[in-house]
Amino acid sequence: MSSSSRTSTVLTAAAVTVLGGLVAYAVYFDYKRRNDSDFRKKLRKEKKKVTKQTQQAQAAADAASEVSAAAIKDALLKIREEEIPPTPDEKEGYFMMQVQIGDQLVQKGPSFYLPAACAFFRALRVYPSPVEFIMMVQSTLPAPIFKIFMELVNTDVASRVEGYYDHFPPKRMNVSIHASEPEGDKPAKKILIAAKDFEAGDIIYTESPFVVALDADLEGKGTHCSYCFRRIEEGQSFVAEADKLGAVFCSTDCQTKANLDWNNMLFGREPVLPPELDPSVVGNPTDSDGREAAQTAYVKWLKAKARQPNVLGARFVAKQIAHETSKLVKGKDNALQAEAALLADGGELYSVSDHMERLRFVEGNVTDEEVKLLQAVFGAALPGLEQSVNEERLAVLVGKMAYNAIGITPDGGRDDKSVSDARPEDQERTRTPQGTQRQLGSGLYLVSSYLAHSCDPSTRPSFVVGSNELQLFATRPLKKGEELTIAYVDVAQHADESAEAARRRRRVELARGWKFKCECERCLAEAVQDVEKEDAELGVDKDGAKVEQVMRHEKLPGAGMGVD
Ligand SMILES: C[S@@+](CC[C@H](N)C(=O)[O-])C[C@H]1O[C@@H](n2cnc3c(N)ncnc32)[C@H](O)[C@@H]1O
Repeated sequence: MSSSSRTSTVLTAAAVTVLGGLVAYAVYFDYKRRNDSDFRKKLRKEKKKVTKQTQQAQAAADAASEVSAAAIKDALLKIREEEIPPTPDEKEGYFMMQVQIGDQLVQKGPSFYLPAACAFFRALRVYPSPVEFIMMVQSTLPAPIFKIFMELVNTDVASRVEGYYDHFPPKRMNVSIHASEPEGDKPAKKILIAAKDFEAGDIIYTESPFVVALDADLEGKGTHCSYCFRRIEEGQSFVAEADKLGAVFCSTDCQTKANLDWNNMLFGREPVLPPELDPSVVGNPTDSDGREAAQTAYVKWLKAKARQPNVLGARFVAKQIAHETSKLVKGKDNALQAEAALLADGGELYSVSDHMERLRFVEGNVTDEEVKLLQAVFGAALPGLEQSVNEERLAVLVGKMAYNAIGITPDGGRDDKSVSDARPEDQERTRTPQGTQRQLGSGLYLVSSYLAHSCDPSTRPSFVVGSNELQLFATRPLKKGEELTIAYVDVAQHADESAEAARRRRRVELARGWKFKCECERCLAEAVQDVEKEDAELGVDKDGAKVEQVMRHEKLPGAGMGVD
């Protein structure tokens, strides 16, 4: 790899990792930069000073000493143990201080290059536009110090990428993820395995959904809670007048949680930043008329054209922003921070985007119209947030929802849905052994997304009655290390079909819905007379799912928001 392409990989990878959790902070920072002239002046002064001092140091820099990989790792471990200042104001002060310290150390000669690079790395950790900061120090720091700085960034990114599956899923869930090596152009395959022995009928884990959506015909109908899917008795519902989608909740608790997660951002009028933050930021953006107009237009589109993955995708972005925003206020009873801590052991290292970017997907169905309407909703809630979505990112996100969402069927699900006469490949589907027809809605379960399909599955998902919490049951005794599978489709042989017809039905459904040819043991064991004919019927010859490169190249929100 050439050094310039390596640098750009590093730049974007750093951006992914660092920025993953910083959209909200970036927006806040940008606000400050635009509205506070003192702050702008301070940043400009710092930039000039760094330029001048580092030019002087340039000559001495050429004789820099090499820093070993072990020293870089050591320094990184120490920095990681340091707490990141929680509030935006404290972050800003910390950033200024680290840049100043770095400046001074640069002057002291080669033996201070590592500490100088560390100071700039500390500054990067709290800067909302990492790409921009890296470019700024690239043009101002002497080359040897920039090299050490980039080694810190690189080592940080690599260890986060490699260490992810040591922390996720959390140990309490009794499962772990095994990633095979990539083969040729095939990405690494990841499977979920048992972390201990189980008896048939044991509950392996329970998992709450990250986002959910009721089926379109139930949303706003008043029969089920839009958040937990519980059946609502007449007269027991809670609704918000402002909400154009008309979500109905079974309790104020569910309403509060939904508002916190996504509902206020997408369909409400309350400020989206916590009141503890700068009051001018909190007060300003709640442009009620602007929000109402943007939400009305978006809801009109949702009702006419949206499919469930689009709804899940929008809710996901809103919740991701809520997660990031919640990090800005520490030390209070914070449900989103608690959820982040539950998602991965040592959770503070990883953000919602870390969990998301490793999931498989097929391209989502997204139009320019949808992107613009959604951008308007986010932008009206807080100017700057419109950058949270663009067509490419939304298409991947919606594709991930379509590919990974699990059909939610509390109590066996519903039986009142009209039968779709669309072609199998055009029908909306989620992964559920009961059949999409029976689901009340669907949800994204971050751990269960890793469950592969088998026509003779080792586990089965079930839902606590009156809730969308997923319980994964062992269907047979399982040994530690054994793969956990579920049935994505109805794998039973119906009374009116032959074994061969049942095999064809489920394999066609998998091929058309999930773009892969099933390689489970039952399929391999069942002899087929004419393999070529079956292949032609399936219409896929290789797995059509994609996985993002975790170190990927892309322009991220916040990249244009730094120092003037
Ligand atoms: C939702 S993902 C499950 C996690 C996935 N194994 C991974 O590597 O990220 C579904 C994908 O897993 C693979 N898969 C799952 N079950 C399979 C099966 N029975 N036969 C072949 N591939 C399967 C296919 O690549 C499919 O696109």
